[in-house]
Amino acid sequence: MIWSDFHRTKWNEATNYAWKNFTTPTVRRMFSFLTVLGKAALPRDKLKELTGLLQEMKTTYSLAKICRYDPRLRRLPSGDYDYDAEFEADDDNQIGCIPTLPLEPHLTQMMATSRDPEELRYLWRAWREAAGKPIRQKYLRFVQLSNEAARLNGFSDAGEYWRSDYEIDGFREEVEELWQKLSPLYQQLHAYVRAKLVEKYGEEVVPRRGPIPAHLLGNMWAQTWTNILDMTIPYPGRTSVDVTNALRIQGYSPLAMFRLAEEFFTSLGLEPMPQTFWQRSMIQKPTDREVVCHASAWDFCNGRDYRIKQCTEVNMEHLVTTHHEMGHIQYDLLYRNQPFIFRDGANPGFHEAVGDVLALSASTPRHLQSVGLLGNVDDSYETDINFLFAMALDKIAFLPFGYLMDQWRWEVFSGDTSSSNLNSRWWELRLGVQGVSPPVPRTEQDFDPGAKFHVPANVPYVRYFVSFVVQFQFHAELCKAAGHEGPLHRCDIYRSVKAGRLLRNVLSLGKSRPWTEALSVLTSGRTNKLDVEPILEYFGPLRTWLESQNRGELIGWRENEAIVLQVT
Ligand SMILES: O=C(CCC(O)(O)[C@H](Cc1ccccc1)NC(=O)c1ccccc1)N[C@@H](Cc1c[nH]c2ccccc12)C(=O)O
Ligand SMILES: [Zn+2]
Repeated sequence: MIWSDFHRTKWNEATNYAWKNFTTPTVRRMFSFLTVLGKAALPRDKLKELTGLLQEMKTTYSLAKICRYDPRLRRLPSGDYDYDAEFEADDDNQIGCIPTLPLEPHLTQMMATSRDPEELRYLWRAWREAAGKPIRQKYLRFVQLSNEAARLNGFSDAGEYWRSDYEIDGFREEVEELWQKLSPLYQQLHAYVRAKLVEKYGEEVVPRRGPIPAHLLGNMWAQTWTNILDMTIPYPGRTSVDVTNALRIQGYSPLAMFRLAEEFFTSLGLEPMPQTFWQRSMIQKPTDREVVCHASAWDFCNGRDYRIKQCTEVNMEHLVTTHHEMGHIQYDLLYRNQPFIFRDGANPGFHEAVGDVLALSASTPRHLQSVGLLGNVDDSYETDINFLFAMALDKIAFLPFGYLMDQWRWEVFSGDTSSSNLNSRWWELRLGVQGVSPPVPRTEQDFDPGAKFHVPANVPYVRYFVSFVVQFQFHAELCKAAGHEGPLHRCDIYRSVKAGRLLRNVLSLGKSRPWTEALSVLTSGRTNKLDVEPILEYFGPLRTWLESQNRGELIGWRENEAIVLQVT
């Protein structure tokens, strides 16, 4: 009995009842979820086509590899690097190469550490040729079938189906409003980082008053900028919270990183990882087979079997990711006694926030010092600013990307964006919202969104934007419960059983109550809405510092200075 038959049977039973008139709220809530069949509403042949396309796109992404950058072999007479030689390898592959470099760990590492704009430009383009371009047509067909399934479930398109997970009318407007309140702080960070990159690479590479070329920000998608902390840190030579070296010098293994994260959860009185977790998780990239390396956490729905799949590298970024993934498992464990239909996050953003909330405490200089990963930490203003800046390269830099990914996809699902402007609309958003530009000209033959995991894998993305806002609401309330006094960014809830109890009370609800009620529980009735005040409070000192540093700089970017699109 394949899943969709099971689902269909349950669905048929559920729709036979006049459940909307039921008086018990919880039973009505159960039926409201049970009667949404999802993709299983498609006729069998179309369901088969849809799952086939999804598998093919995920395989393309996971197996994509590129050649090593080799400046010698492909110089044009002008001295420029001849990218096309790469992709015009003649039949006996003389000037071409054998693509051997996968995204993880190789390209991720190179994008993080290379300071050669030509190499970065090559890596940026070659990845999109290998991962994004090949799935453009498949994605368009996939969108058609996804919309058909959504309509069979009573939604206007797949985007409305996705947004229904947040259970409030006007969710789209809510997200837009949150972004409007956050973008001034982002623009301050963008202006400061751009000025530093101009210093490093010169104005020919980085326009002083324009968008930042996307290949220079330390990440394949320019979504987090922590890997260029070395070039941008406000007070070099003072305490820096990048403990990657300490992790390596102290011989940390991936397993030790997982144990360290688990101990933070248990210090709050929360659940340890079950035995099977340690036996069955895949925490390192295997050497004998190809796997999907993008991190994920799995609940096998039997109250016992929970696993993480992650190609862990020993560095600070992966220490944060480990907390993130373990946060998913912790949530799974806390709602395991709920009826099956309620075993889910109150909304998808809550699920993404759990691990990050603990990582906000675990990343503080004082906490890193207490676990021996940081030497003497002074309480100086400079150390504070260095720490807040490092956190902003992760949390503030991410906001526009977390916002624009599904703005683009919602427009594709609704038909506002079609095959004629698929890529150009992506770059309009990347330029207008994020202030980044492509390092090489883009055309409608390219499909750059397809080079980001969540598009071929069809994983919604606004959940991360919601998480990055709500995790600071959680942090503020848990710090209050822990009796913290002083600036929010210095709070460390480690070992606070009171904070743990509050978090347990909120997360154990699962999806049994609307997330607005879960927020009321978290804030003792103070609010039931997403609120940017806590994240703005947390970064308050940094904002003041940035505004003073940016005096005289253009805040924002002039759209006409970008090589936006040579659409052929
Ligand atoms: O994709 C992830 C982490 C992977 C995940 O844990 O969110 C994973 C994605 C996934 C979903 C479905 C199938 C395969 C992978 N989500 C989960 O594993 C998951 C588990 C339980 C419930 C919901 C999601 N992070 C995003 C956003 C992000 C960037 N930097 C970060 C730092 C901290 C937290 C998030 C991010 C990214 O990498 O672009
Ligand atoms: Zn996640």
